[in-house]
Amino acid sequence: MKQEEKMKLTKLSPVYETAPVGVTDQPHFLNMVSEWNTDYGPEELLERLHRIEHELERIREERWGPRTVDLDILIYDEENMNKEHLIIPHPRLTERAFVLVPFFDIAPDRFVHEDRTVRWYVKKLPEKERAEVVYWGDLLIEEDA
Ligand SMILES: Nc1ncnc2c1ncn2[C@@H]1O[C@H](COP(=O)(O)OP(=O)(O)OP(=O)(O)O)[C@@H](O)[C@H]1O
Ligand SMILES: Nc1nc2c(c(=O)[nH]1)N=C(CO)CN2
Repeated sequence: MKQEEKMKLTKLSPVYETAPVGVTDQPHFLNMVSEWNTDYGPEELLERLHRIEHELERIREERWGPRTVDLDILIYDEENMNKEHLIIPHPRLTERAFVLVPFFDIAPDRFVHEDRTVRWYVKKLPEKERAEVVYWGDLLIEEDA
């Protein structure tokens, strides 16, 4: 995860190995959540993430299927957006253990919707779904040169 001029990494969760949600007949995923300070607005940020996905040769063969990398915007400041190509907060974030568990690690008290925090959504997760998110490891991030 390279640092760049307009994007500074501020928090990074551990990496979790997670059971596939949606299309379940596929390998496990690795999921993590990070926090950034950025000069990009939400739309520019989405474009930047798509370029990074492209650079990493994401394979878009099957919706919810195997791919190299998938980068999503979960929340952006207090922003609420509902455009065709960009919805913030991410519409499926509150029901996904593979997002909520690492999100909780870096920002348990962050509000997602009105008075609902990440902690609140994590507590609501069925135990079975939480158990399918298993600590895998921590990434080592190089300091800026
Ligand atoms: N908050 C968001 N973050 C990233 N993409 C978003 C967001 N809201 C809407 N999108 C749109 O969703 C489109 C499809 O994204 P993508 O192919 O990553 O879906 P997916 O990973 O298969 O499913 P999911 O969106 O459930 O994670 C993107 O091209 C983007 O325009
Ligand atoms: N475990 C897991 N399942 C998924 C994931 C993911 O990142 N992890 N992403 C999906 C579509 O974005 C659909 N299903």
